[in-house]
Amino acid sequence: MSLAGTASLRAFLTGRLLDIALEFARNGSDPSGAFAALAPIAGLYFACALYGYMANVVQGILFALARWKMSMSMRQKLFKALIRQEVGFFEQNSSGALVSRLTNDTDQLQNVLNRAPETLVTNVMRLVVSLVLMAQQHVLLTLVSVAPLPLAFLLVKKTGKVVGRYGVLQNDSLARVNAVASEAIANVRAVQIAGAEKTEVEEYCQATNKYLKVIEQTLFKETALRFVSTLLNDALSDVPLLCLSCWFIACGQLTMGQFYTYRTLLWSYRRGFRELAELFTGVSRAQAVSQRYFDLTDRQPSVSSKPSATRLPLSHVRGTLSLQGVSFRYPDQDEWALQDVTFDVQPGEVVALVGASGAGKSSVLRLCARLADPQDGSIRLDGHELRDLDLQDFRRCIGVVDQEPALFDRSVWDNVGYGCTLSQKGCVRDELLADAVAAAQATKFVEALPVDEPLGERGSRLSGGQRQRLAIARAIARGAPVLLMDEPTSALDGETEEAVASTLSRLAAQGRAVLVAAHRLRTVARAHRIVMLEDGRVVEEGRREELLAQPNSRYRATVEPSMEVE
Ligand SMILES: Nc1ncnc2c1ncn2[C@@H]1O[C@H](COP(=O)(O)OP(=O)(O)OP(=O)(O)O)[C@@H](O)[C@H]1O
Repeated sequence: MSLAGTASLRAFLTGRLLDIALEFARNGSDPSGAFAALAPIAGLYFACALYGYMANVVQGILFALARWKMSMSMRQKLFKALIRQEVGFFEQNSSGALVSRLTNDTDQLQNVLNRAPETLVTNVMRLVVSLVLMAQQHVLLTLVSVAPLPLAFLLVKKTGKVVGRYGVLQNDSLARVNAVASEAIANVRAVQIAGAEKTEVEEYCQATNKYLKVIEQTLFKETALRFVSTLLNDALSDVPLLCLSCWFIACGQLTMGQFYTYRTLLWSYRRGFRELAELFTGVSRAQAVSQRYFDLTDRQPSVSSKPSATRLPLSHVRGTLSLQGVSFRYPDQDEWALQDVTFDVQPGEVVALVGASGAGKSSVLRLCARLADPQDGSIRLDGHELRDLDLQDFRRCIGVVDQEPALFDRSVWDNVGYGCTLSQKGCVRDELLADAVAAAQATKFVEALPVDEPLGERGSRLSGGQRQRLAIARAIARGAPVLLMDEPTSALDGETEEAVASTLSRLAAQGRAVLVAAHRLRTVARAHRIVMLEDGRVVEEGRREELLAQPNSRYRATVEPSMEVE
């Protein structure tokens, strides 16, 4: 505010200086007297200028800091909202597009929002002060200057709408560009093996060209509208203003000093209007873009804890997992992935889920880990409906090994201890992690790895079997009463598989409930019970010997012959 005030004051002082100088010239007075009259005004001008420069520097630093703080806080808020979303959300939104929202959208928002208060205050002040001082110099000239304002304002509004609409299109196109790049980079092996580099480059170029096209369209439309608005407000009113000013000077109604002051104020008024117009279009764009940002930050995950959720301390959990009439359909799918599934897993028991590919084994495990909720039926842990339990508490009760072992680009021990609930510190914790690694048959290769060296993105520096064993070690290290495993031994050799399967039996003997989806006979043969799924339904259940002994056993006829024995 003070910056805008001093700028207008400087225009006013310049006018005064000119008027005094011209008066001395006209009267032919002693120039040394002119110096005495001009000096105090020039001094005041100097003070204003000095203050203006200093205030500018301080304002620059403060707003730059605020901009970065705002940007980081918006990113943190969005990331916090994203990471809570249910797994299904990430299957419908590509990671590249989400990262684009996290970086690009927030940057755009903070750019506008950060400048908004400064631009608004400075320019409203500039506009008001300039108009008042202009009116003080000459009312009629001021009225002519502001005559095109209503029309110019309508054009600015229209520009805002257009820029807002195209802003969303631009960001969506950029999200697509990032999605294409991140998918190709994440699958670079498959791309190279398939020799599809050219296809991927074409896809990327197509996406970037589309983005460029949207930017071009925005630029053309925005510039055209801005041009008309500036033409109306500045250029068209300038000719009558100049003629009128000369006329008033000739009539003696306007001094040269007043004319100079008026022109400087007019320039300041126009600058104020222009910057407010730019701010308005920027805010319109931010408003449109922010819709996406707030859609994400406000989104409630479909899987979350109820406000009245039951707390479940780990020490109170036995680990009985039971499914009762569970039916589940993936979002946007017509077919049911699971129908009326009923079985349970008791503490001390290994239950093997078997069935053909696509039968629904992973879907059962997904529901048991509460990564999604079933549409029908109930899943209970120790008699508590999963939906009623505090989600964090429940997740502490389960150790999960996924079909694709999820490792991080961190050290091997950080990976094993990831999300670990071990309360012990130091040596005891290290010992427990080492035990888990040994139980997963991973000691030999883990000891050969450099202790602090990261394992590469998603553990890319390890073999498939090594990744799988680290994932098993992590699940064991959690010390959870329920273990959910999706083909945990699929990448292991026969001997290691046998050892891991016997580890699972030992863990069960210690009182854990183990539910394991398996295609391998060694793993299935060691299970206490087998649940066979076909097209999302449980078709057979029992001990392996019982199933094999049954006449017309679906298990004996279809599953066992197709099982891999290494
Ligand atoms: N994320 C998903 N979105 C939509 N449908 C899915 C999704 N995951 C699985 N399905 C569908 O659900 C059904 C059951 O799949 P599921 O992955 O549970 O089978 P599975 O028995 O684990 O198979 P596999 O042995 O090949 O891993 C399949 O028809 C599959 O196409």
